[in-house]
Amino acid sequence: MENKEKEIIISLRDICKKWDDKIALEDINFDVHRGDFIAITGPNGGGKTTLLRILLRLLKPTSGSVTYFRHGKAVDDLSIGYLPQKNMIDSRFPISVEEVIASGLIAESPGKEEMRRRVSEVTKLMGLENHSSQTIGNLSGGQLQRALLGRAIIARPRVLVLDEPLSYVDKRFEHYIYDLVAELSHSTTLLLVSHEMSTIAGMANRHLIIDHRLTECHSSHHQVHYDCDDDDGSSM
Ligand SMILES: Nc1ncnc2c1ncn2[C@@H]1O[C@H](COP(=O)(O)OP(=O)(O)OP(=O)(O)O)[C@@H](O)[C@H]1O
Repeated sequence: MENKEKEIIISLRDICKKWDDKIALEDINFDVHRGDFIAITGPNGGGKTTLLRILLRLLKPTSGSVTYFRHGKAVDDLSIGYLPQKNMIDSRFPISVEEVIASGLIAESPGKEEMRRRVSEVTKLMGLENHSSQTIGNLSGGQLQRALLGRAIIARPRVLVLDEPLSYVDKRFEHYIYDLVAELSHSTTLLLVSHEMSTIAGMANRHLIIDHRLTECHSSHHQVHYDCDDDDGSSM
């Protein structure tokens, strides 16, 4: 996908994040443009999740700024759907698949009927219609991951941030998730972290490597894959 639109919607400037004296991120500068599909990879502990959480304003950087824009003007909020890498939900919590997916609509609070319709639509899209009333403690890791992906997309956010969406997902559903991501990329700005770049790199229009610092690859998709493999063979 070529990046024809150059409208900046998120801007990160001079981001640095330290945990005590340990530098997790240093000198990070980049802009997200509307319509981008940004594939992010890098070695374990390189700072990918930290960067996403800073971009989502869930974590304060030690220094630097994150600015959201709408039609060229700085705004306080942006609708962003987020699939965290490690699910933050305690699986002992007695909440059903439908309730997890519906929780993605909290900010929007549509009417009851509309809520039911959209939850049912996304539950089906995630292949979870036979598990809709099941509590999350009874799901496999892959099923829970799909429920959380449903929660991230149900509000049709302008930006979708997916941190390792294929974690726990079994082979049977991998291609299903790839197809869904490809479909979403036509209507949503996407940032996707993955260690498995072979398929994702071909779908994305931008490729970042995060290893405490940020490197944007401008080489071919194959080259990106090669470079990333070289970066840390153990993790990719
Ligand atoms: N809450 C925290 N407190 C202290 N150090 C942290 C915290 N969160 C992350 N770190 C450290 O920051 C660095 C970057 O971690 P981060 O999870 O962002 O890397 P990552 O690239 O997402 O790794 P992975 O590929 O393994 O998921 C690591 O050294 C990690 O130990």
